[in-house]
Amino acid sequence: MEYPFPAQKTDSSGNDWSFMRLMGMSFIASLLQNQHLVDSAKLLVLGTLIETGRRLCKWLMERFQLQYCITAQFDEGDPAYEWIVLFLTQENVWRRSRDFRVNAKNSQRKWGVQAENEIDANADYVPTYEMPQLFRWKGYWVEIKRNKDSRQTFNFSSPSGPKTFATMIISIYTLDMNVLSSLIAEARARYQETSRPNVTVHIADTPTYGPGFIWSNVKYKARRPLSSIVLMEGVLESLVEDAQEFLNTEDWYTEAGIPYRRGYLLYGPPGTGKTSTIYALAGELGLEIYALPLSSGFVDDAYLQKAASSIPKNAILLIEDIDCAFPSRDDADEEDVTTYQEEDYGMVIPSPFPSGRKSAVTLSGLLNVIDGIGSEEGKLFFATTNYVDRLDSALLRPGRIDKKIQYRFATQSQASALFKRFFGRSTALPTADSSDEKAASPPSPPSPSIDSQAEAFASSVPEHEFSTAELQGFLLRHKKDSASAVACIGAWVAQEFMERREKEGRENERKAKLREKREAREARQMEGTMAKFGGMVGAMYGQPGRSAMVGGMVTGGPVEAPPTPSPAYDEGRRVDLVDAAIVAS
Ligand SMILES: Nc1ncnc2c1ncn2[C@@H]1O[C@H](COP(=O)(O)OP(=O)(O)OP(=O)(O)O)[C@@H](O)[C@H]1O
Repeated sequence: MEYPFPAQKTDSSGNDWSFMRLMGMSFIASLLQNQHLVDSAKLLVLGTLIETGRRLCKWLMERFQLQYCITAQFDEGDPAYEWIVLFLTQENVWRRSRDFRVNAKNSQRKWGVQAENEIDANADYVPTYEMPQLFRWKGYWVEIKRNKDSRQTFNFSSPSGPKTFATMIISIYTLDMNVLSSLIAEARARYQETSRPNVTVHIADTPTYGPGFIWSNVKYKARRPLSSIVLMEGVLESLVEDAQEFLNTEDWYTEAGIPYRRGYLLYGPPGTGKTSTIYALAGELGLEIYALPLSSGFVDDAYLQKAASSIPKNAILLIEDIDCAFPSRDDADEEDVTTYQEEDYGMVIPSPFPSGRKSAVTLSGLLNVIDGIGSEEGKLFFATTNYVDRLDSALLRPGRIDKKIQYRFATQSQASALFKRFFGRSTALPTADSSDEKAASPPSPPSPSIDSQAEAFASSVPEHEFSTAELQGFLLRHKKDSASAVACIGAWVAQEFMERREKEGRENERKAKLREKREAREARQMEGTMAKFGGMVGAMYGQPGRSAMVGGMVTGGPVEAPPTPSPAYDEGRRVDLVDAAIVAS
């Protein structure tokens, strides 16, 4: 008899393989009959094929990019990032962008784009370039992509937590490196051209633990004409000439083997125009300013070094109030070099910085950045101070500071020039009386010329007593009426002198109180020391607790530890220059 199935074949272990094969095939056959399962399997295969294809394309694209394109990366916080953002804005790459960041317009402009019919001129629209964009530039295909989350930096001083660090990546489909460098050169040139009406000021930002971000705080200030700075005759001209000459003589410096850098120190009382001069000079020469606030706590030697080395060539490195960085080494023995500040109410507040400094930067760190091994060439270094005598002589030597310019309180000729700057311009401010009233009133007698008013004004301003800023403040109050400025200046000067005398009286009182406190503290210290010494002598003679005669003084009893010595704060150093001038006069 024939069986419908093949004869059973069993192995040595007794397994019936033909039966099992038969069962498996029938199982597969039943699976194939299940339509759902077949569709799912098809989908699975299709999905796998698509994903493999996508990965293959990506891989091929990457190979292609590596082989046939040049990629450049721009980190936020680096000046070049700004050039590229502006370049993309001008190339209208943003037109295909669907992602914008909207800021209220302010001096921290980040090259926002302008819609054709802009409805709100108070807002800035900055494309984020989150999606890759492709555009053509001079016949080359350029791809632009912005990575936001790839690297996050953490800022310990910011309560808002981690900061997102953006990177712009540009890929140009060419193998010619010159194309990339000409794109960057053009981006920089356009940036300089666009920012010409403004002075670009980069302010060092709070440190973050990660790359970039040092110069991400950028401000654009309206360019100030040199003529608006009122200084002694020839001072400004010589400064501009010197800086201009420096910028034009790089080759000469290189040939002569002299480090190509130049340092300027502007010193003098507050409000006499030091900062304004630097801004006006930067505007005149088309230079950008990189300002490092030494007293801001987060700037230490390492940060200073990193910040200074990321400044491009032909820019101004500005350090304002440089005296706060360190006490003069020349004064190191003086009493006022202290780690403490004593307030009126007797509390002793430890200074966060050692040796009475108001900054974490050390003198050697600063010198290293100016002309040491870590210094960069091709920069104009500007420093300002109100206290030139506090500066260390090492800082002032030629090569570090090549030109010093002293600012003084205003002379009468400066007061006169300032007056003319206020009232001698063509765009006069509307006066208090309305135009209707003016038309109705009889014609007023011809007013004296601005020149003669300026003379009258200046003759009432005593020489070297007021800062230009103080005079400017007075003139601002009378900006609509030159005659009233002339009429009121005498009374204002008298009032200012009276206030100064009162302030001087209060200051003297404060100093006397501090002196008293210091003397009392010193006396307590002395007593404590003597008591300790007396106790030791008593113990030596085996009479603990008993009085001992030491140096003609009876001492004894429980020995008090002397109070923690807190070096006295020399309040004389705190007298500002305005007061110093009054004392001198
Ligand atoms: N010589 C000047 N010419 C024109 N304006 C001046 C002059 N000096 C001061 N001012 C005006 O006074 C204000 C303060 O000036 P500025 O900040 O330049 O003074 P500064 O000497 O740098 O003061 P500080 O030492 O306190 O930083 C500005 O508004 C500026 O316009």
